[in-house]
Amino acid sequence: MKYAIYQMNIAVGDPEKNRSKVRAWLDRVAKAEKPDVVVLPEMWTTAYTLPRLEEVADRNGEPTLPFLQSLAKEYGVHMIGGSVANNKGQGFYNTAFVVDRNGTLIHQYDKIHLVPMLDEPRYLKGGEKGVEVFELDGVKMGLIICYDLRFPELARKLALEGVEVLHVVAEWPTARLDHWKTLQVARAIENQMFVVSCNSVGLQDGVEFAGTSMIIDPWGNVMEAGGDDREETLTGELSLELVSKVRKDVPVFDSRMPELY
Ligand SMILES: O=C(O)CCC(=O)C(=O)O
Repeated sequence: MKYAIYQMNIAVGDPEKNRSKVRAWLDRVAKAEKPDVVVLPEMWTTAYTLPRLEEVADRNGEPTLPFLQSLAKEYGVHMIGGSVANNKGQGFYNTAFVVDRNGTLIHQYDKIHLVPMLDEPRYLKGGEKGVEVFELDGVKMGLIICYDLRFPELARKLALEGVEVLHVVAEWPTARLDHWKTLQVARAIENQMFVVSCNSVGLQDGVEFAGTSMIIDPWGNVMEAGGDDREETLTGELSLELVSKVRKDVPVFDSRMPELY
């Protein structure tokens, strides 16, 4: 399963420009790399423009979801479509969409954990539904958003439900780059799953975003890592049989004693 990840420098508060950027990127990458799955970062249509949500957010996934659906069909790729600010009537959510190569919406998720350091709880509502498994080409997968990475319970729940690939879409700041790197590797090792992340880069209102998107295998080896200061595309191929091999070699899931903790 071949991945292409867009470590994007997001144009602040300009959804039209960002949709054009994504279309141009995909046009290039789909032809050059022929990926099965492409991944976009968190809040990629707007970046962190929380005080302007009324003006820049999607409304019930419009217009970004149909945009992703038409791109997926046109280029024949599955899209882990990052997340967008999404006005659902009763409030603004940070919503991720996953669309398969037929253009079908197969999964959506509202970020559960809102970031106090970025004042998110003032502007956004946290998702009320838990994380759920979805499948692409028969592979069980999960998705979490940025700050969710700090809560290992989400990845563990998904692993116990059979997930082999965990996606993390993010706008994680450089100030906590070490946490970003270490926590991703930890989630891969402790759950013996692939972790595929997509972070943004660039500077917004004095906050620098950390890039360092990664593909990590179930042993914890970093197969691919982006730089921390530039827009780039990461590509990599997941050998999914590695998941069962690692789970057999170090049988963590058989050794668990959940009745004791
Ligand atoms: O947890 C962190 O340090 C960063 C989280 C974050 O930036 C986010 O969730 O958007």
